[in-house]
Amino acid sequence: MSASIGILLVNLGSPDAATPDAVKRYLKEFLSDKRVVNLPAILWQPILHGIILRTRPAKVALKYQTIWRGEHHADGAPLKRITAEQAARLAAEMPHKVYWAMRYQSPSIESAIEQMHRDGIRHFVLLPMYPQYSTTTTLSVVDEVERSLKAYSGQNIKLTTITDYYAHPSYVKALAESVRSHWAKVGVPNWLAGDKLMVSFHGIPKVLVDKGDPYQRQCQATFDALIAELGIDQQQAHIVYQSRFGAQKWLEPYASPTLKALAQAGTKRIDILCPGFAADCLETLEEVQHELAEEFMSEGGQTYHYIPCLNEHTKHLEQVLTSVIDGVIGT
Ligand SMILES: C=CC1=C(C)c2cc3[nH]c(cc4nc(cc5[nH]c(cc1n2)c(C)c5CCC(=O)O)C(CCC(=O)O)=C4C)c(C)c3C=C
Ligand SMILES: [Fe+2]
Ligand SMILES: [Fe+2]
Repeated sequence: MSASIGILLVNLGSPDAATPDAVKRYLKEFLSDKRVVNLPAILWQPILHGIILRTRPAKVALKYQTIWRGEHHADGAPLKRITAEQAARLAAEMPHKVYWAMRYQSPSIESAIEQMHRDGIRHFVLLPMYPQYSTTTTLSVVDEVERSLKAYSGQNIKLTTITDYYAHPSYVKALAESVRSHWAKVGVPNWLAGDKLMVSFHGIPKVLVDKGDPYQRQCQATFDALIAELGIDQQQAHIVYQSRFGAQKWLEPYASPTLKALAQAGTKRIDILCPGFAADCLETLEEVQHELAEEFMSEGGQTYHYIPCLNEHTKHLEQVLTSVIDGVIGT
């Protein structure tokens, strides 16, 4: 039976190149997803096509260029490269075939599912690479997988979805260890002097939480579990939400003003990690590692350490993802 099980890892997706045209295609697909922007089309389409897709692609392409490997290379995006590596390394750890896809652009979920079906997979185990569930990310992936699986209806296909793993002990332990090994290299923060550990998550519009999205509660639970595991207290660490987009109110506290206020109040050193991302990407490598660092320094901060995501690290594959998957297929 186990021969017919296949694991599908899905992350968000990146443009196919770090060029304005490719970024435009990416943003068009991403921001037309009703799970991501849920405004009436008559309101949103003119804003998207008339403003955002005219101005944003050029700016965002420049940002992608700072993190891209090889100028026009399709595998230049860190998010895709790391996801491919995660799938390869997970396959070496499990008795099941492992596949990967991106929710937006390529490689598509539809093409991965076609391949899986050709390979004889009849039990699809879906792992959206989002530790915390959100309708904007996880549910959008589930929608797309279900849409693609319709082509095989009547064939006795089974789908098992891992909706979240925000408090899985192996995940919390791996995060804590990534922080501890970082401290072992650069030194423990001087808590008495006001140094802080910042835990930054991608934001979502607040209205979604008001409508029942469990994302904020799950981010808070990850944060609480992490600081408990590290044995530090609420004074030493802060949760923030980054990457606000558009005019709505998003989850607070916002990362940028919080970091600036800390610097102004005398905090000299910040160590920051992004546990909501299973792989480093534009939002972590460009926004958190660089933009936020500059903002903190410009207000008087002196030391800023970015702690990478769990990425393709051995622990992430051998301990976290394997045990999260085993938890649902019961091996
Ligand atoms: C309304 C807009 C957005 C919501 C809601 C949103 C939620 C959300 N996103 C991630 C993870 C990632 N987002 C990334 C990039 C990105 N996100 C948005 C907008 C929303 N995200 C945009 C417009 C972009 C593109 C860049 C830009 O134009 O600023 C990425 C990076 C992709 C990469 O190629 O590296 C990730 C990853 C989560 C986890 C989330 C909600 C929980
Ligand atoms: Fe995003
Ligand atoms: Fe961003």
